[in-house]
Amino acid sequence: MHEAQRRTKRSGNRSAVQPRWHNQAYMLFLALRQHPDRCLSRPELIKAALALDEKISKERNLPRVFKGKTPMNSASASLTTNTDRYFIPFRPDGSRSMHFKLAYEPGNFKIAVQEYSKWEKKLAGHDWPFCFGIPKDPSILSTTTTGSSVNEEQPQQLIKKQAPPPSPPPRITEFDEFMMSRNGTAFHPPAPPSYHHDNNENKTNDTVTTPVIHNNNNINKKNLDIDHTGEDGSNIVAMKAVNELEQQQQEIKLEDLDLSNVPETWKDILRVGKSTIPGAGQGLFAKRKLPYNSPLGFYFGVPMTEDEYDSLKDGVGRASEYSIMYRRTVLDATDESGQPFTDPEGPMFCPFHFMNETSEKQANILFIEGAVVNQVICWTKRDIEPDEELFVWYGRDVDRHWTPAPSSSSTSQTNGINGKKTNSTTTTPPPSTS
Ligand SMILES: C[S@@+](CC[C@H](N)C(=O)[O-])C[C@H]1O[C@@H](n2cnc3c(N)ncnc32)[C@H](O)[C@@H]1O
Repeated sequence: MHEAQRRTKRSGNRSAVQPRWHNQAYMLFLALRQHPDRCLSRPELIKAALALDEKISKERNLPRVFKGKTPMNSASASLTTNTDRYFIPFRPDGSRSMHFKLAYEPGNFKIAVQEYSKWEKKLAGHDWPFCFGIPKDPSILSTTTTGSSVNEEQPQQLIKKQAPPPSPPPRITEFDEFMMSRNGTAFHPPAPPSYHHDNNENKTNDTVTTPVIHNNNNINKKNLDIDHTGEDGSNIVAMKAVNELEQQQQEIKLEDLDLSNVPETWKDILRVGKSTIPGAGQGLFAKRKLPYNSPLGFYFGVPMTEDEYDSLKDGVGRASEYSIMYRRTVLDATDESGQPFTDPEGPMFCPFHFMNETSEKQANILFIEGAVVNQVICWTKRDIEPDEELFVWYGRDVDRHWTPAPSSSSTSQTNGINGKKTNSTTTTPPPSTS
């Protein structure tokens, strides 16, 4: 599984002449994006990407990205691994071939807001009852909350001793179908256990918080830019947290829970206020106890490629302080002038934008990649008490203008600019995407 990270400085070893966008995944992305329907069958998409590769290599005197005797196979493999999560595979009714559509509409604010609000509703309706519901019968609880910091006097979020038969799957919504197709890549590992790493395109995920779990053996390591394992092994922490939540959702029946105090919106559980860190500005606080291992919401951002971000937002206002990366996709979290959205009644006010940073060990929140390309889930790492400030670790290589908390692994990375990425690649503009 990957943790999402704040936008980072790249320290990759790419060639000095290799433009950042010049790679197989981006060529396929571009080919799909140039198609008016933003959707193509596998053979059509491969053909279009190879043609584009040829054209670009001639025009710009660059080597082909799809190399070797069988460039079609390279393109096909790149599509299947879908490392950057650019594509959603699906099979239209009656079609024999897999089709691909773009996982997100780059730079489209309206669609990003619509998606965000759908996820929030689904999170509150589906996941929160399991996180915040209190078992009516305490005897069904076990104390086997592995690795949890749950206070055992509080009857919260504990796992049942005996698993009941699984409850019937919920009605499949349009969003579920989207999630199913999103998870249909052959990229997911055969192990470890259950949560959301099926290879089966027809399998349902009934939760919005469907994190991506990777088996590194299946990943083309060269395509990964960031080592997502943190200083305290938080990849493992994150995977364990997700697995535990899924286990609960399978083992606990909603009718066994008192749901009278389940929150409905983020406003029931969070508030923005002056940070406890002097000079840090605003911060995010718990309004009530937030149980360990709960997805609290999503970090809003408009998804776009790094080059688009650089041309639109680099150096604009405070954009770099709030942007975040999902693989190679940047989530831009600010308005046109690079300022955060501060109207709590606004359609996309995101409380998580106000979350400050501490060291990875001290953080009580994790950023976890959801299955959808721009979905960054804010997940509790432990119980959080009422009025406690929420902190996350922004990630490696973030440019910090503040003194990082001790034991952060990024203490040597400050250069006075927040979250601003430094390229080690050339700034050759990518081909037009219109
Ligand atoms: C995503 S914003 C967090 C919300 C911000 N505090 C605000 O008032 O809008 C990131 C910015 O918060 C501040 N910040 C975050 N963590 C901090 C810390 N540990 N110490 C000082 N400032 C911090 C920095 O100015 C950083 O650029």
